[in-house]
Amino acid sequence: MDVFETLLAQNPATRTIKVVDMHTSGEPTRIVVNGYPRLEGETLLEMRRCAREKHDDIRQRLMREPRGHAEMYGAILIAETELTRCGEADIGVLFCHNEGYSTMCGHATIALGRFLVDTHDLSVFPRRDALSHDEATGVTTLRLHAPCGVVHVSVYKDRGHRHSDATRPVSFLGVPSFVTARDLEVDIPPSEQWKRLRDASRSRVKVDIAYGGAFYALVSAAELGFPEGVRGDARTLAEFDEATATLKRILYPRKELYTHPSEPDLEYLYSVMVVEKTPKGETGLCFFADQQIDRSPTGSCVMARVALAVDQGLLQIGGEGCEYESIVSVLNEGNGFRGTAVEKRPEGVIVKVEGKAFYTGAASFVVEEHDMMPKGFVIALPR
Ligand SMILES: O=C(O)[C@H]1NCC[C@@H]1O
Repeated sequence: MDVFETLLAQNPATRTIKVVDMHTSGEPTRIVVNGYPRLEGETLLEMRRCAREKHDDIRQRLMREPRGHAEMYGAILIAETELTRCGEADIGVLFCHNEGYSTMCGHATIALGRFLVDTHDLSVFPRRDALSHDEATGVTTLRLHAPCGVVHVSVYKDRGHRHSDATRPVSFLGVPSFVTARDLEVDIPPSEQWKRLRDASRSRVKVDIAYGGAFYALVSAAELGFPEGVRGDARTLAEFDEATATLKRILYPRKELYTHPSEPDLEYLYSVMVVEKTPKGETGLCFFADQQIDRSPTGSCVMARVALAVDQGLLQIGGEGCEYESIVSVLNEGNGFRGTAVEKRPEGVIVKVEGKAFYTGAASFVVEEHDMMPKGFVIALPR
């Protein structure tokens, strides 16, 4: 028994939830490996609904203070889904954040790639030993069933090594990505004019809407009134927060912009992302869910942005692709994502996203019997 287990034995607490923490370009992924209840439902999307309706207290506990923080991100592993049962996927996952459960997450997929190849605990990943490993290339591949569909992840492992290689990027091939609106003129009604908009006479903003496992509204920094581009200082972030929250409020009800060919649960606006071209590629600032800021270059939005660039004739299928940075990844060389258009299908573009993830720790979380804050809390700054 370690010191924590000894303490727990003396103090009655809820069931322990065990997690492994990682980061991808600075964005956290808290991987729930043990203690999460069994979810009802035949399909992963039904299980996602069950998580939201019956177990949201656990998401809140793990994402919010004092066990998490306002910008925490989570991945709940689901050993059995309808696609693992029929042999189309190796494991399922639900993603969660400050407000609920997303449908795709690139940075967490990159982290999970390493974790799932490294874990040899069959109670966490029952199909681990069935993963295919190519000795010649050193690549292990796994099929991750995310709410948006199956994502194919490739992880390097040196010959003879048991663990993944942290120095080489993990990559994944996403679900078909597509554009639903280009150069859409959005009117900003006077009641919604954001207070700190630099150009107060501006009442119309041009955006693109694209899907990369989740729907993104893409708007350039300049279009939003920031000619100096994406910056990460506190004042500029507060201004971008206000501008993107306003745009989301206006765009969210426009359901016709978020049509998915087969799945109504995927039809909503997840994020407004501010983008900017740079000499080396693109940078961006992603506000997702309840205005959470992604520290990573946002893998699912890289899928959406590559699909958009193909549509615009700026990237070619089979071409070199583009480097994507965030305000955090740009601080360290080689910390961003690369996005490449691999194939064009009738349903959309298959995009390959590459990035690196690292372990940061592991924890066991409990709620003591008399703890008055089992769901944690958030401190919201006035907007
Ligand atoms: O990389 C991504 O796709 C995610 N990161 C946080 C927000 C997105 O879901």
